[in-house]
Amino acid sequence: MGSASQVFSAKGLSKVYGEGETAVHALRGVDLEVAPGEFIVLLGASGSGKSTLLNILGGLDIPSGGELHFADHRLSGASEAELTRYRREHVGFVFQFYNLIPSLTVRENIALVTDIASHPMPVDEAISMVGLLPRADHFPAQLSGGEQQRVAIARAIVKRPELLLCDEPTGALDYQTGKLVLEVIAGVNQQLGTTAIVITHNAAIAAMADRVIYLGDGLIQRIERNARKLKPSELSW
Ligand SMILES: Nc1ncnc2c1ncn2[C@@H]1O[C@H](COP(=O)(O)OP(=O)(O)OP(=O)(O)O)[C@@H](O)[C@H]1O
Repeated sequence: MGSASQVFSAKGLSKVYGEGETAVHALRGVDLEVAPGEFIVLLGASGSGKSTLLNILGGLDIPSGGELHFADHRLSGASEAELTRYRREHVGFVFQFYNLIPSLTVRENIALVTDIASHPMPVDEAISMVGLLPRADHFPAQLSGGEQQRVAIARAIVKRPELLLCDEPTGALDYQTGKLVLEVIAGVNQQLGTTAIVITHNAAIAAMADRVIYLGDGLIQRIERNARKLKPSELSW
């Protein structure tokens, strides 16, 4: 049984890609509890297992071993159909690249999600949260990279997910634009209470988090709690 007071409860999570001599042990026994509304930053060297962990938490991949619960749902051992439903109802994803549909406007890109969500917010409310209402009728190609990423965030949150999982959300953006995108993510976390887990290579971003998890070699090496969270505008790198 998972503890329903936690968003996630992971015990001994492992992930092996491939088999035999070429097997890659991407996760080697991760124990983790995540509380509702937490803002977590995931740091670690390339290949340390960050994306693997995030993908398993988000139901995009399945662990090879260990136990994982989301609230009181068991995700380890869930079927493909159950994972699809879990992702659809509970998880918003943001990746380094925005994956917007080029032939659809901002509003139409986001409306696609509300068609299949059970309790979405109004499309324009999501667009407004990311500060892009004046651009709602524009196409992705008419927007900057940072604006496209904000559309991707609006698309992720319009279904009111409990979780916002971000893999290198500022990886393709310059300094100022990256900060704006981080501000939007922090705003979602605060205003909607969405639990946020953000992978980054930028250690300065760690100061925004409630907790910082350092992954190394497929294991949690240490976890730090920030006494005071900084606003993205207070960060510098
Ligand atoms: N589909 C896959 N098949 C085989 N090996 C994989 C697969 N996905 C990841 N790996 C391996 O698992 C290990 C962990 O990868 P992962 O992408 O989780 O690391 P990461 O910390 O996110 O790295 P990066 O910062 O470079 O994105 C790496 O050695 C990687 O090569």
